[in-house]
Amino acid sequence: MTSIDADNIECRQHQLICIDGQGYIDRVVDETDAEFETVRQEAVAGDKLISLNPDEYILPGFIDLHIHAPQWPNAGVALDRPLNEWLDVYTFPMEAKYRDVEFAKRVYDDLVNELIANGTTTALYFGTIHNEANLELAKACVRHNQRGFIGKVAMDNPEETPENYRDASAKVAVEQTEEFIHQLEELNQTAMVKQTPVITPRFVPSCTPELLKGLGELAAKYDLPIQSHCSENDWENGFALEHYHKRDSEVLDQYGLLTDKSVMAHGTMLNQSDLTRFKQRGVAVAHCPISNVFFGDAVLPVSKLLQQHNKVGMGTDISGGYSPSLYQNIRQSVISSRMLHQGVDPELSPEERGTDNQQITAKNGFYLATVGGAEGLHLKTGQIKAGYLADLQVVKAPLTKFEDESLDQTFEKIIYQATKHDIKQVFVRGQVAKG
Ligand SMILES: Nc1nc2[nH]cnc2c(=O)[nH]1
Repeated sequence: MTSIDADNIECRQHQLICIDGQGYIDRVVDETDAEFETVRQEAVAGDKLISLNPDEYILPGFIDLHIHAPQWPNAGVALDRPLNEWLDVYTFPMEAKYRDVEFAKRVYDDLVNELIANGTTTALYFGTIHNEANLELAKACVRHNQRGFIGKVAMDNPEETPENYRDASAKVAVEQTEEFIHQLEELNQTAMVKQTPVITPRFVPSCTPELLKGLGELAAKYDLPIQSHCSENDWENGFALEHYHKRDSEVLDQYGLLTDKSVMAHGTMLNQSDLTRFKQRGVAVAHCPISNVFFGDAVLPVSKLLQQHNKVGMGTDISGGYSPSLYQNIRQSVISSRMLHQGVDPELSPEERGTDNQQITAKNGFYLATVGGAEGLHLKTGQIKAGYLADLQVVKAPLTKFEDESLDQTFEKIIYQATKHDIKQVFVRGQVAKG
């Protein structure tokens, strides 16, 4: 089962997915192809055939386009305050604990294992300000065969960050970001699945202009991906307007932080001029629908972004979002979009209540979690197609089937009902990561 575009999927039965020595899909042979039987026999003879049970299906592995690894111990708690208070009261104190490398090792091993169990083969991570802990995250990804994109978080603004969890200065933050780039280069020399460093200004409020400038220059020097949060809610959107007299996206752009390798989380408050700027620069939005219910103050109009060809993928935003599962986030993206479409205030008439044409489908959500994420990270993955990385999940159709179903129906049931227990095997670059 694979997306062919934002609205359509292709579901086929009885195919052979042939994987080459480099972990790419070499070809997909259909049962109707003349060579099917020969290719199958060759695989059997070479002891290379992995066959599925009749109720199992292969989907591309998911790409989590926005996740805060250090917040994993807080997943499912502390969702009772607005973003700025939540950061101060729960999140910064938790992240400060990663000065303890042993704590980092324990949490990161557990998190990466859990993401793989949920079918996530690539993740774009925020780490913390501590490089030793960030390196442990990278090592956990290598151990579990997950493709990590990992950022040393940079945050130096004394007005918006606590004394015990802040970079000593803009200069130190930039130097340590550069140091982390080299640490990953070294790790990659022996890693099966490569880990990529990401330039990570936390967001405009927690960075001084000097830091934003330094990070923009570093991203250009090494041609690296960039991640941050942009226009996540009214408070964040208002911060740039008040302090810079500019929109959040303009501030990031001014410092060279909006490029075609940038991924900006949330964006619920982006206006049309921001979206046009994102499109011109090739910036991807990481849609985090569960988190947005708690902290976003609005619903990202995914349907509009897809229609106007803004790049958009899906993130869990642990722990702003409580679930490590992208299945859960796809479901929430559909639910939120329907509420945006219908509106929620019963005092208003149906005509006034909603926003027209905003509902998305399970197929749209699946596209975000696969193709959208791959585009955001410039990866050849997210589809079951020759030339694409063999990042795959084998999923057992959940729950009992009472009558014949079309493959489209089975797809929908998987998207709406699968849990990690239904994900039987996970492969990253053709190598087993689960099962
Ligand atoms: N959701 C979310 N938004 C942020 N903005 C700045 N930091 C964070 C964070 O950790 N989570």
